[in-house]
Amino acid sequence: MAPSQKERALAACRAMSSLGIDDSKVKSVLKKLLKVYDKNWEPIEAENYRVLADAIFEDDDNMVPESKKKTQAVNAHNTHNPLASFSNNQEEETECEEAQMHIETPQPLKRLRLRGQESQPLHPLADSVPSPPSKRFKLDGALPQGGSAKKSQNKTVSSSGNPRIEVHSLPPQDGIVDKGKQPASPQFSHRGRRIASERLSPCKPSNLIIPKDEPIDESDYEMPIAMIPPEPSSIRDSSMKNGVAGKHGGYVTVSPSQSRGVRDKDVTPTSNEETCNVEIASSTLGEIKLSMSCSSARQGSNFHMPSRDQLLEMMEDKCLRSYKITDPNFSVVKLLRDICDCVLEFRPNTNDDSQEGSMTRSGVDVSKESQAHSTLSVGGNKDLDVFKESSNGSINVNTSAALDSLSPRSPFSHPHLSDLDDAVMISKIDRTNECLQSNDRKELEDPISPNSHSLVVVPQHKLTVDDIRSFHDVNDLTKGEENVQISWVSETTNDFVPPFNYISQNLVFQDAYVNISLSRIGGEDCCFTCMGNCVLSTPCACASKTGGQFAYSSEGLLKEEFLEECMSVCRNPQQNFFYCKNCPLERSKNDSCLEPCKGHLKRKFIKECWSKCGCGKQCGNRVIQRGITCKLQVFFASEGKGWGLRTLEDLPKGAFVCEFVGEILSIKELHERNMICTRNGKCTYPVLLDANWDSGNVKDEEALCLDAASFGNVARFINHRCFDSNLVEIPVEVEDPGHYYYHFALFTSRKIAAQEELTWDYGIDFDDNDHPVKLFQCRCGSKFCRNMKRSNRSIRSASIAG
Ligand SMILES: C[S@@+](CC[C@H](N)C(=O)[O-])C[C@H]1O[C@@H](n2cnc3c(N)ncnc32)[C@H](O)[C@@H]1O
Repeated sequence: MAPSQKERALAACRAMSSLGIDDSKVKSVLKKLLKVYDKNWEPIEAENYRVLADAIFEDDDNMVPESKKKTQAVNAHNTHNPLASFSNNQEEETECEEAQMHIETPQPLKRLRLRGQESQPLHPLADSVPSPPSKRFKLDGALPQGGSAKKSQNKTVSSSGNPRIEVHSLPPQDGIVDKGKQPASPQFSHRGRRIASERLSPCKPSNLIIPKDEPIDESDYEMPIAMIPPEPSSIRDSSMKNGVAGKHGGYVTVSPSQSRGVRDKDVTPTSNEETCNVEIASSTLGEIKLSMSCSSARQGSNFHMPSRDQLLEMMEDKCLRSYKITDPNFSVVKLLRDICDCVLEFRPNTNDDSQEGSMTRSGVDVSKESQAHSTLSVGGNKDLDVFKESSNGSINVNTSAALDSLSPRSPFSHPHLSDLDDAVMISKIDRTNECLQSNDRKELEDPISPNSHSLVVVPQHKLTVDDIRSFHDVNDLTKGEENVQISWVSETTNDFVPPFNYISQNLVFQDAYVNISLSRIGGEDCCFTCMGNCVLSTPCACASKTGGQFAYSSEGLLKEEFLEECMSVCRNPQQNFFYCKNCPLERSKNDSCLEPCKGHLKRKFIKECWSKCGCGKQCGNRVIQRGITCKLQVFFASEGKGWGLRTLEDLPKGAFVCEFVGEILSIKELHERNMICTRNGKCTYPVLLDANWDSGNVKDEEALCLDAASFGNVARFINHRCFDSNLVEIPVEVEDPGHYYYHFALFTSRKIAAQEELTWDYGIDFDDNDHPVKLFQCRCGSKFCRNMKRSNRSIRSASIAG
C-alpha cells in the first residue's frame, strides 16, 4: 500500500531533521511544494528530498535580510558548517579560529558562497538575468529544477580588479559528482559533519602553505590551499598525481592556477584514505592547467566516473538550463578555453614586444586518455590538453595553455613548421636567458599575489638551465622505453630537445578504432602450426601477404627485391596512386562540397608472425616487434631543419631502424587537432595510415593516422629528404589483419655510414596546402628536392608575370 500523505510528510521531516532543519520549516515549505507539484510527492522525494532541501535554502535566503547575511555567514562558520558563506574579513577569521573550540551543533545547511559575495544572490546570474519561472525554482509557484545540482560558478572581479574564476561544488555523494548544494540526505549530513570534525583542529593546518590573503577556513571549501607542483624532472608524474584522490577529496574543484613555489610536502593527508591535493598546479614550464579531482575514497567503491561525453553533455545541459544560455554554439570546451584565455590575459605585461598578441593564445582540447598515457601533454602539441579519467575515481581536466603563449622564447616552444629559422631558434637557450637571468637554481617567486585570491596568474617563467636540460635525459631520451639507450646532443650548449612524452608503442588517443582481438585472426592470417623460426623453413601462412615469400632474409634484413619494390612505389608515386571514391581525408574537412581524393600510395605490406602463431619470439619473421636495435642519436641538425636523427654505427641496406610511433587518431581527430594547432601556431607530426583506403568505404573511425608531436618515439626527429632519402617506410601488419591499423616501419634504403643523418621522404606535395602535414620550406639538400623546384617554378612564373 502506498504511504499516506502523513507518513510521507513525516519521512520528509525526518530526512530534513538530520540536516538540522526543524519540522515547522519543513512543513511550511513542503506545503508550498505540494501545491506547486500538484500533490505529486515523487519529485519532492527524489534524490533524498533534494528539491525540498533546495527549496528550504531558497526560502531561507529570501527571508534573511541582506544586513543580517554577513552575521549569519559568520555564525554558520562558527558551527563548522561546511556550507557556511565565506568572508575575507579579518575579524571573521578570528571568530572562525575561536569557533574551532566550540562543540558542533547541527545547523541548517547553507549553500556555498564566495568571499565578498555574501550579499549577492546565490544564482550567479540571478540579478542580471531573470530566469523564467519554468526554469528557476521559486516558491511562488514556479517549478524547481528537478533535483538538478546547482553550482556556484562565479567570475568576479576582485578588489584589485583581477578576475576570479571559481567553480566549486560540495562534497559529492553516491556518484553525484558536482552538486552545488548539499544533497539532502542523512548520509550527506554525516559526511558533512565528518568533514567539519576533521577541521576541528586549527583552521590553518600548520603544514599547509596558504596564499597570503586567504582566510584560513575558506581553503577547505573554496580553494585548495596547497598545490603540488611537479618537480622539474617529473612533469609526467604530476598528472598521475592528479589521478589520485584529492586531499579535499569530497570536493570537485576546477580552478585555473599555477603552483610553483608550493611544494609537495605542503600537503598532508588528513585521514588514511588515499589523498593528494586538489590539483591546480601548473608545470614548471608555466602551463596553466585546470584540474578537477574527485576522491574515490569518499565516493565509495561503487563510484564510477562519468565518461567525458556524459560529463560534457551533462555540463552543457546544466549550463543551458541554469544560465539561460541561448547560443546554440555554446560548449563547455569553449568555456574552458575562455577560462584559459582569461588567465593568460591577466599575465603581467613584459617588455618583450614579441609577446604581444600571443599572450592570450591558449588551446583547450579535451581528450580522453588511458591510464597508460595519462601524462601531461607537452611538446609539439602543447595545446593538446588533457581530460583524464583515471581508474581510481578522479577526473582531471588539464588545460595547458600554450607554453610559448607565455614565453615565446622558451626553449620548449615548438618549431613553426612554416618557419624553419624559428625551429632552430626555439631550442636556443640564449632565447631564454631573459627568463633565466640570475635565477639559476633559485626558487620561483610566490606567484600568488595578495589580490589574486584563488586565481593565480602565471608569472614570467624563470627556468633554470638545469630545468630545461633535465626534461630529457641526455643519455637516454627514451627514459628506458626502448631496448637501447638513445642519447641526444647538440653542438652548442644552448640547444635543448623540446619536451614530449616518449612512448615506444602507438597509443589510441580517443576515437580511433583499433580492433586487436585474437578471434579476428583467422587461420590464413597466422601460422598456428609453425615452430621455431619460420624464415628458415617453408614459407607459412604469414608469408602469403608478401607473395608466398617472407620479406625478411635469414639475417633479419629486407630482401633486396622486396625493398626495391617498396622504394619504387615511394619514388614513383604517380604510378602507384589509388584514388578513393569517398576520401576520408576530404570527408574530415566537413566541407559541404567534397573535393576529389588527391591520391594515396598503394603500398606493399609486410605481415609479421605474432602471438597467435606457433613460432617463437626470435622467429625471423618478427623484426619490428623486437624494437630498435641499432645505435641512434638525436642531434641538432645544422641546416635549419631543427633536430634530426643519426646512426652511430654503419647500417646495412634493408635494416629495420625504427617504427614511427605516436598517438593513433582518426582522420577527423587529426583535422580537429590541426585546426586548433593552426590557431595557436602549432603543428602536428602526422603520418597517414592510408595504404588500404581503396578497400571500400572506410569508416571515419577506421581512417587512421599517427601523430607524434606530443607522444612519440625517436622517429619524430627524422627529417624529410626528397626522393633519395636513406630510409623507406613500409607498412607492417602485426596484430590487426584488417590493414586499417598497421605499423609504419622505417628501413634503410641503402648502406648508411655511422654519423650519417637518417632521413625519409615524407611524401609531401609541396603544392598541396590542404595536406595534413603543414608545409615547410624544404632544406633537404637533395638535388631532387621538390620544394626547390617549386620555389624555382614560382620565381620563374613571378618573373614571367612581372
Ligand atoms: C617530424 S619533425 C622532424 C624533427 C624536427 N626537425 C624537430 O626539430 O623536431 C618535422 C619537422 O622538421 C622540420 N623539417 C624536417 N625536414 C625538413 C627539411 N628537409 N627541411 C626543413 N625542415 C625540415 C620541419 O619543421 C618539419 O615540420
